[in-house]
Amino acid sequence: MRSARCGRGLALEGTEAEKKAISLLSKLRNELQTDKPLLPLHDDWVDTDIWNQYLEDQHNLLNENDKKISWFQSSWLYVECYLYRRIHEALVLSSPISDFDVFKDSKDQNFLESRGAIEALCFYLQESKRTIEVVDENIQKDEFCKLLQIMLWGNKCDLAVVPGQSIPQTSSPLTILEGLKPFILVNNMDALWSLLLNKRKKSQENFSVIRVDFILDNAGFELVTDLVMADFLIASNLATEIHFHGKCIPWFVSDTNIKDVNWLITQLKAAESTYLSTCGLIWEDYLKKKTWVYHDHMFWTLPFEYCAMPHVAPDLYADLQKSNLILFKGDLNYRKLLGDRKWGLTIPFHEALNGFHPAPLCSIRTVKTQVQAGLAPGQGEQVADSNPEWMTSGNYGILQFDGGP
Ligand SMILES: O=P(O)(O)OC[C@H]1O[C@](O)(CO)[C@@H](O)[C@@H]1O
Ligand SMILES: [Mn+2]
Repeated sequence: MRSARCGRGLALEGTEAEKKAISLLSKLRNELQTDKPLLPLHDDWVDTDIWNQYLEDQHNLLNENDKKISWFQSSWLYVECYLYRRIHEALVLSSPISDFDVFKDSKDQNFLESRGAIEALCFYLQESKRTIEVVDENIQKDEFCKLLQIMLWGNKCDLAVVPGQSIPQTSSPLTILEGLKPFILVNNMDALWSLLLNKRKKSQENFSVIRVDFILDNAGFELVTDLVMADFLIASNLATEIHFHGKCIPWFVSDTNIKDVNWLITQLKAAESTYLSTCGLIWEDYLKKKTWVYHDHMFWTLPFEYCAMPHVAPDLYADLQKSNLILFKGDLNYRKLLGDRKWGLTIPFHEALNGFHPAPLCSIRTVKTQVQAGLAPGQGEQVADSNPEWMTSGNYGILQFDGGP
């Protein structure tokens, strides 16, 4: 009897929490639609003070007439990040559903709809691992480059542009790579290969660690492409440890957090296909043995451009300095790497990073926003001639490398 009453009490508490979250979210929508001033946060999350200080700084910086900073009158990058942080606030303030990820269903859906392509990829990975010790360097390079391109085109699968509309990967991703090559505007795959190959040669002499970091982007199909590459790097001794960096709160609809990683591994392990279940088991083991390490520093869900990292998150910057190669996935990471500024298209990538050089790094991104540097003279104009929407279509990609400090 007592436990039935207790159960009813919990259900009631849950319903009240849902109502509260929905009312906070509709208030947020109204503020946005009517260009109201941005408000300080009222929750007590680890980063609340940082966000409120940022708002105050923006206000002091941009507003001579003491007008409030509003949704349509502030930088797009800041306001967009603020939107996702306010969605998080609405949940945090609605205990006991504070941990609920409002985007989880759409992320899971993307994985489920891409199952065929994921199976093809896991099959390819296991076949190439079977022969890894006997094949020569050129074949390994070829496989490495294929997996890089799959990681790149996997970034088309974000859900932030058209929320709720998953872009599943239905056919085998490997068959379309050749046809997509002309759409890679900056292609530094050779530089990545040389860097890791040299590291491997040194490591075979002196047993040194080779650390590769993945600054993750979207869950679902894109995350699988990243994990497939991470597995290949370990199996081919091109890396000895992998560090993944995900988001600690639901972010830009489809971005990866730890629950997405765990859910993915559970799904793979339980799959009927042995290609999928083998991947699930191996990846779980890598995580257990710390060959793969997952991190979720709060800096990744703050509005700062990355050149601010040494001041805002010196611990994270110092950690990234230990890496031999950092792979930044996706469009939002690129915007933050370049401070969301409208650089001249031919300004060197190194310069546009504005002092952010923790280690050699590479952006792997399909171009979805008007932020781009490091193109060859005349290249931007030429692409614009054939496709005026080239910067927002997501049809072009870059694998853009910077050698570091
Ligand atoms: O998942 P990605 O590649 O970072 O893309 C997120 C998308 O959301 C945007 O913020 C657009 O709303 C762009 O940065 C990008 O088109
Ligand atoms: Mn994303």
